[in-house]
Amino acid sequence: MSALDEGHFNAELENGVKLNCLGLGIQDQPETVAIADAVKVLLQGLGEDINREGLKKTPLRVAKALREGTKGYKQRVKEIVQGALFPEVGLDDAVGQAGGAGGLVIVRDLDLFSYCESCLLPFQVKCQIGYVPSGQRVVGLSKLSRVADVFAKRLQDPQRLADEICSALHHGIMPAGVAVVLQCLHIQFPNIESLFLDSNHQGWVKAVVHSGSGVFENELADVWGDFLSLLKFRGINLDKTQMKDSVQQCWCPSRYSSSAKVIGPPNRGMVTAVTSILSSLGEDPLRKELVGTPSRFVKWLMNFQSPNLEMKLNGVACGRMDPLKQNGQVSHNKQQIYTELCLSFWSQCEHHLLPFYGVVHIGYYCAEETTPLSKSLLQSIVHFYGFKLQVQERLTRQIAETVSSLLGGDVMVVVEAKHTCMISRGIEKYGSSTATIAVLGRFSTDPAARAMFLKNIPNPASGGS
Ligand SMILES: Nc1nc2c(ncn2[C@@H]2O[C@H](COP(=O)(O)OP(=O)(O)OP(=O)(O)O)[C@@H](O)[C@H]2O)c(=O)[nH]1
Ligand SMILES: [Zn+2]
Repeated sequence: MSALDEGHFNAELENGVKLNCLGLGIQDQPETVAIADAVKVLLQGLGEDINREGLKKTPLRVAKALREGTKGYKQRVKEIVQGALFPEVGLDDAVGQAGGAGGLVIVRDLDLFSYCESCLLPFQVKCQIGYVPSGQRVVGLSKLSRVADVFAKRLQDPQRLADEICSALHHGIMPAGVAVVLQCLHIQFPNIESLFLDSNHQGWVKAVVHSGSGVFENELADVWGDFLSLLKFRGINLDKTQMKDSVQQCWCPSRYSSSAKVIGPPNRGMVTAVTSILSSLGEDPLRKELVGTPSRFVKWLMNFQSPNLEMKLNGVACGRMDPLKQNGQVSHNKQQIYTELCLSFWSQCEHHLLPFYGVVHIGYYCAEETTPLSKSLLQSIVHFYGFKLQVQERLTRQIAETVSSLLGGDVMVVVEAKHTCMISRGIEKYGSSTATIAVLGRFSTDPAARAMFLKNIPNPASGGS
């Protein structure tokens, strides 16, 4: 494992960005102010009004979020581990390994978030760490997680993240060996083109990587077998062949996205702004893995430029008006409730410039003789309002109002979403989701109609994503 040499470890400890000696709060620190200024350039490049109420605080929020998300550059592994190494004896007389002299220890299912160095989006990590103690001492269990987080809170790639966690723990604890397995999930945000061409868009790219030191250095060592068996016991089914196969050369979707063809070359001012953000985070924008990152981030961000989208919506909406079968129809006063459930959407939170995504359910009344709205039209409306800087409540209202303007009145919309800004940072509520409702016309006064529509919404736990 190349990252295992002592020099690398010391560099990680000593070269971190220094804590601000003026004692300024994060939002007043010059790095934060510089990032906020760069974010203003990005918003303006998107054609947004940076003085619009919803966007006024966005530059500072994004700057704080990015700095918090990369605070690992400032943290020192030595300080975390040193105070938490406890003496623990091994076996007295028997032959074998146990306790502080050779008994394998595993901490499973640590949820981490890291920032992808190729595109600057957060990626999700399920982390499994094992080590074999030696020298009659063990480390405090929470420190394994804390050390993993130091390296997750940087701009990363899965394999480097695994290697750095492994290396730092090895040098910090001096055990017989360390094993790290990471299951990583990277959001695959569709560009506008692929959304309309590919209705089966896969929302995630997965990578499983591993790293081993000492007794884990040899992938065929029996101790790997013990480690993987203990993961299987918990329903994590990995074996060595699977681990090898799943390592991807370039896992970040932005590296093979075709959005360049759709959107054209990135705006130079915006690219320069992102380059300056990398420097303010304490990174070297010339590091070879980061060289294309600013352009990739800008290309991705430009998906949310409104005019670009309006063209797309017009094309699709005009081209596909054929009615589709409805998911459900319920008679009501000579009219029917039509429902279109689980239309996928992707959007960008205007508070933190981070994705939120999920499904939209639409219900509406229309007379029996009226042709119901086609699924493709409703999906286009959803994408149209999704591909903007948004908040979920506004998205819900805008979809409801648009459907209502086509049909004249009685519309109900439910949006179910996961907000990256709630999960990957800030309050870090893994697994949380948000539902919003808009009710227009009859739906606002008739609880039975609402109930009828709501009971059709499928439970994501029984098969949805
Ligand atoms: N109502 C609403 N709030 C949102 C949406 N997306 C993000 N937010 C919230 O916007 C708020 C911004 O709050 P601030 O206190 O200004 O920013 P912050 O310090 O980054 O907030 P934290 O996320 O709590 O760390 C947070 O509470 C977010 O959860 C959305 O779609 N709708
Ligand atoms: Zn990426």
